Amino acid sequence: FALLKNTRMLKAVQKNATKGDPESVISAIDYYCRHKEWAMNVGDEKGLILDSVLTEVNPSTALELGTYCGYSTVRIARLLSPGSKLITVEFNPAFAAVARQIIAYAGLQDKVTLVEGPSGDLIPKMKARFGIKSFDFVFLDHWKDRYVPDTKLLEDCGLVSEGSVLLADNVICPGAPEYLKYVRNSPRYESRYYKSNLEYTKVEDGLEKSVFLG
Ligand SMILES: Nc1ncnc2c1ncn2CCCCCNC(=O)c1cc(-c2ccc(F)cc2)cc(O)c1O
Ligand SMILES: [Mg+2]
Repeated sequence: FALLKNTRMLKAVQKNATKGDPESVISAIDYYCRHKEWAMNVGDEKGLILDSVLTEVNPSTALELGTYCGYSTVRIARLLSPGSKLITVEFNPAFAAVARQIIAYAGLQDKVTLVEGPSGDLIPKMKARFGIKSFDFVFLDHWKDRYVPDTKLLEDCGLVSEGSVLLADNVICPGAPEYLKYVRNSPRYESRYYKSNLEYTKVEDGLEKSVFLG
């Protein structure tokens, strides 16, 4: 039963990881999901691509759509420079509750703001509520049919500016075909596909990195 799986994952982190050590939290989740119960974290293989793009961008303000258990939240927050902030948006309160505990266990709660609710409602409130000028980096990992509407919403709300980087998970599996068409055909994006595998499997998946040209 999915929600109980997330509490089992949290227990595995509390048992096998060291409090305040993000690397051990990441390894504990990867071990659990590879050997015990598969879960839809971005995972260790695509996680290395996420790490490399993040290090290149070095964002001061980052947004994650779809927190789930906080695995990618921890991967992103651990690489942020001092004073940088990550806002992560989760729709499902039970997922959010587990994610808060995993983020806190990694000792990254001061860099992360977890907001609960549908991305479509929360994105228009970002400027007013968090004083965000624009996001340097956005990780899209929520409902795949929300990637296009939410990207358009970010543009319309002035939350992306020249040089902002969007990184989308699962563009092959489960797939986000409309999103790929949108960013690859738009003159406002420079897009590139990073071929990889669906987390903890040999199935093809990949990440699409799209730089907003303004
Ligand atoms: N703030 C918000 N607003 C709207 N929706 C929101 C939200 N916050 C959350 N959600 C709701 C997203 C629920 C999770 C989305 N992710 C996925 O659905 C997902 C599925 C797979 C998968 C692949 C092969 C399979 F056989 C089965 C599953 C892999 C992945 O890496 C995935 O990210
Ligand atoms: Mg994903």
